[in-house]
Amino acid sequence: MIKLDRVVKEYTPGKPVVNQVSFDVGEGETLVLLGTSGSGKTTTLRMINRLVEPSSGQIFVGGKDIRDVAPETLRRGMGYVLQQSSLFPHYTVAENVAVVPRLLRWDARRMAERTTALLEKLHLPPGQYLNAYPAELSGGQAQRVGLARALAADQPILLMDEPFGALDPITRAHVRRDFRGLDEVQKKTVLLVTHDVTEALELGDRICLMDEGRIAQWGTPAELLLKPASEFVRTFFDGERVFLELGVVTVRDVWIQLSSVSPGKFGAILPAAASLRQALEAALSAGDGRVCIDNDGRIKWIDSGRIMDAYHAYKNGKHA
Ligand SMILES: Nc1ncnc2c1ncn2[C@@H]1O[C@H](COP(=O)(O)OP(=O)(O)OP(=O)(O)O)[C@@H](O)[C@H]1O
Repeated sequence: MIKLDRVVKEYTPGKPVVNQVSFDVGEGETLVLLGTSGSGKTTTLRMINRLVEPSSGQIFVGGKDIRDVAPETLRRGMGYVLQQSSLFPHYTVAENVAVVPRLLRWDARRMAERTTALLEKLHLPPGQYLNAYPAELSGGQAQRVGLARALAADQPILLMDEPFGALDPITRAHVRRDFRGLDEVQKKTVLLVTHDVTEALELGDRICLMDEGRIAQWGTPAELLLKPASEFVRTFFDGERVFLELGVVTVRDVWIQLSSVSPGKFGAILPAAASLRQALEAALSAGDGRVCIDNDGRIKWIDSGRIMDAYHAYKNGKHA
């Protein structure tokens, strides 16, 4: 769907801020551009909608070289969300959400139905918010309206630049959860820029970790965490490594290393596709510290100790 081939951007000749970047993003996939400040993430994203022109290399969207597509046409095929919601202050919420549908000349009824449906999905009761102005919204609400605006015309591609970055951690987690839960996001090809490791692991099907304009590693969250390509990648995730790893290893992954305990009283059941972190949380909140795992009909009761033992055995055996 989106392909970058040896893309370079130099604002000053001889000083590339994006250096030989190549990756592709499949239809319906979410790729997260992760990295420290100044590593070239935003520049990479902005080259995809031609807000910035590459110095060399090629970018393809839907198989077409984007230099052959007028910037306005290209941008109309992509939703775009920025860190600051960048709503138009003199437009109501409804008018802000319908900006692109209006450009696409949707009729009034279709626009109204779409706007109402999106606000409901993003937990902004339309009766209360349709006619509100941006100045009357909290940061979290404004960001939800920004998301609704980017989704309104249902374009197949969504570009997001630190979309949750300006929010406090709790609001951020809520807006992110609601975003993840939207059916229509599952079908879209999403490119998301963040410097937040947890966010990258939670949202990315794949992650492209950037360092000084280059790709340090590109792969699934589990690959980056468990098979880091370099010391830089390994140390990037070090802060909360165990917590993060528990989120990307599933109970099924460690099934053979997992010994069972006697059945608990509370009957909490999780599928084996659950992450070890979910299993730990379920076990710790179960009252007797146990959770039942159903692995396609095979059953094991486990507790937090068994989960951590299996995790260490799995790491030492498979990824040492
Ligand atoms: N218009 C510009 N002119 C000159 N230099 C620029 C311009 N835009 C960005 N840069 C430089 O390019 C480098 C990469 O910036 P970029 O915004 O892509 O990084 P980033 O990884 O997105 O960082 P952040 O998370 O801080 O936004 C930085 O050193 C920045 O100063």
